[in-house]
Amino acid sequence: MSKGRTDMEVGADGVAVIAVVNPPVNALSVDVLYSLMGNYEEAIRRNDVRAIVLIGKGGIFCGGLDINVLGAIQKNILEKVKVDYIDAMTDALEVAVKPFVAAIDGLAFGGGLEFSMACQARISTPMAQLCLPELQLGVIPGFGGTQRLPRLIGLTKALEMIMLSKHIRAEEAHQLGLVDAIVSPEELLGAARHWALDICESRRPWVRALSKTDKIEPPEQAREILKFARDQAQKRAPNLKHPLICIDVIEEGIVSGPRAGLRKIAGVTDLGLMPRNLTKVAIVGGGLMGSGIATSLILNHYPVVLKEENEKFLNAGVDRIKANLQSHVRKGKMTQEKCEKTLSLLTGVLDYERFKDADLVIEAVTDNVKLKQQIFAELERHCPPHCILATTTSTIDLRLIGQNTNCQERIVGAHFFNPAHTVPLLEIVCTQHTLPQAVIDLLDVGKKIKKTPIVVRNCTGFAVNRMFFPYTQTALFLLDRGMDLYKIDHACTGFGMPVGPFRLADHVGFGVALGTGMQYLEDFPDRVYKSMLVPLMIEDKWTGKASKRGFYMYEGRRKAIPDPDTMTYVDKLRSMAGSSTDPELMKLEDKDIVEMVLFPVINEACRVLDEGVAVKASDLDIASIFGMGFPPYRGGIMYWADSIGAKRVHAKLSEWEKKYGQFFRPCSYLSERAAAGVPLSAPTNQAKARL
Ligand SMILES: C[C@H](O)CC(=O)SCCNC(=O)CCNC(=O)[C@H](O)C(C)(C)COP(=O)(O)OP(=O)(O)OC[C@H]1O[C@@H](n2cnc3c(N)ncnc32)[C@H](O)[C@@H]1OP(=O)(O)O
Repeated sequence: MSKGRTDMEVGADGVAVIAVVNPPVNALSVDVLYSLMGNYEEAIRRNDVRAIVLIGKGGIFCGGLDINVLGAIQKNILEKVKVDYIDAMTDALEVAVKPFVAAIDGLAFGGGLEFSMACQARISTPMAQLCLPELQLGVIPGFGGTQRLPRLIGLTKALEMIMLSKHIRAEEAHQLGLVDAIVSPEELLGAARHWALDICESRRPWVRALSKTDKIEPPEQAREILKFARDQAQKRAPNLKHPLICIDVIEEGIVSGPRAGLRKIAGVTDLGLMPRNLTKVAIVGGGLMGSGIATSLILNHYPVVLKEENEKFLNAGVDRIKANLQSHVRKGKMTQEKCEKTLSLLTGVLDYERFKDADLVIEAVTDNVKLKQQIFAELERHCPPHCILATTTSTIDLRLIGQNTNCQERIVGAHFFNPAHTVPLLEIVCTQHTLPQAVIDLLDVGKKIKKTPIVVRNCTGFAVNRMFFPYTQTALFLLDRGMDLYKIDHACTGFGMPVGPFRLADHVGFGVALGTGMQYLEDFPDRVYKSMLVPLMIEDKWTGKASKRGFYMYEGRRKAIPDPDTMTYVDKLRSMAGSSTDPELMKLEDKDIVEMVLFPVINEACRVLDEGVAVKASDLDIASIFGMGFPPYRGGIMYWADSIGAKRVHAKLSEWEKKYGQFFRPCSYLSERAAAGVPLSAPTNQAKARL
């Protein structure tokens, strides 16, 4: 695995030639890939480089990913950071600010051909052979070939090449549009240099394969072609799953766009695993979360066993589910008959007897480590060995929850968002022990209950709550310094958030807010703003919406009215802390308040990416929109951050850090990108930061 390199030479014409040197077939080893990215970054940075040509040394372009690397990825022994890094590379080539042209002699196989497709053009010699042989190896093309090939040559031909691992010669590739020009081996490098410079000077088009749509057949025809390909694949090899997965991925790209098609999770969805058919789900805990999840499941035809501690809690849980369904009936989304039929899928129990044939258990009790540990030990005893044990915790380390079990590999986080039957996000959390199969299965259940799942790594608060934790924190800071709390909420809703930070705290409940606050204080003491306001209110049994008293008074199910009595607590707190009104902050306009509340969220989102808790910035965009109601038209938190620019976000946070302390300190990821002028969501440096 540790061999090979790339060499770079910059010519007087401003073209950098990057050559893969890894005889005999110039396979992409980890060393080659890292060396390539090193050269890439240098070429992008250097002012004397205008364009780049990618070539293979010794008359062979590239024989694909080194088979040993592929094996290491499949066995899960290649470090995740490396897998993510490799994963981001073809994207980096395609979106680069300088054009890349591939000069293909000999072979362009597998990952080699995929790298060339991420270039803006491909020039080849007559004898060149191009092929995506991955299916023969039991995997699917992993560097974007499933998306770029159909966009370059159309679905019919792409499926033929991919499904049959068909080699094509330069001439056919040229006719199809996969190769832009054919020249003799002697002319190859010169022609590729010219082509690259022509792109720079707009004499030739700057083609980004992922943005092309002209070659893809119209939807009806595409559907037929995909159906035919599926039938053929099943006829050819009825027991092979990965060709069908490959067609699914191609289809997803056609239906939902290439990015969706590429949304695979390294080490999880790229292993050729198929979801098992989980048919019976059991839930422990029928509180708000448990009953919401149960509602979602039965609405999507899953039989559910709901366990509670005693009759009273069980009845309350079942009543909540009934009320959720009744609201569907009231809104005309469901008939009474259908409602009763749906409800018949639910069985309430008080012991674990019915858990003995469960395929998936979702624990949804309050966030108490000891309680959860005890429940998981009981689950291990009562559930079958294949059963996935999921927890809905929003903060606790999963390894701690499974500490008293011998089945950490089956334990996974299924973080739903309240109300679980309506919020579309599902955050799936895995530890280093969690088996990819458990994640695949949960992804499948998530899809079937119409959630949008993101897969993240285990840490306090995971990705979503952790990135949004500063939202309320900054609001409390502003409140302490004299700002009107309703003004803060109003500014945020004016920006497009469904609720402001104080209304959100009421909704979440002060008990939960305090519990998570303590956890954050323990794990991230440098950036928790310590406010005593919520503890003071809890002392008087004000716990937010559930108690009808919080930052707002509540009338009926929805109506929230500003509560003048809240100011008693605010005044008490201000006098206790000796804080006084800050005249400068009082002058802030709504847009300034929004920045002050949301820039720390961006800062934390950057940390989440930097630590590899979330793999892609786009996952955080999805999470912010679907989980927190971030205004979709602004594109999600990271997209919005980039539209403002890392420089400005950084400058503001630095200014506030100087004035108000380390709570606002910009993290290194943000600082580095602001200094380098790199977008926060760009994948290359993100991967670099995690090397
Ligand atoms: C992310 C991506 O989507 C995933 C991928 O890219 S998967 C990899 C796709 N690539 C392949 O499957 C190519 C496999 N290789 C071949 O088909 C053929 O070797 C070839 C057509 C490239 C060359 O064939 P040929 O000239 O007959 O030489 P051949 O004897 O097979 O190979 C020469 C040497 O290169 C090695 N080699 C070939 N391809 C390799 C690869 N991808 N990785 C590592 N080593 C490779 C062979 O093991 C052999 O080594 P040896 O001399 O020590 O025995």
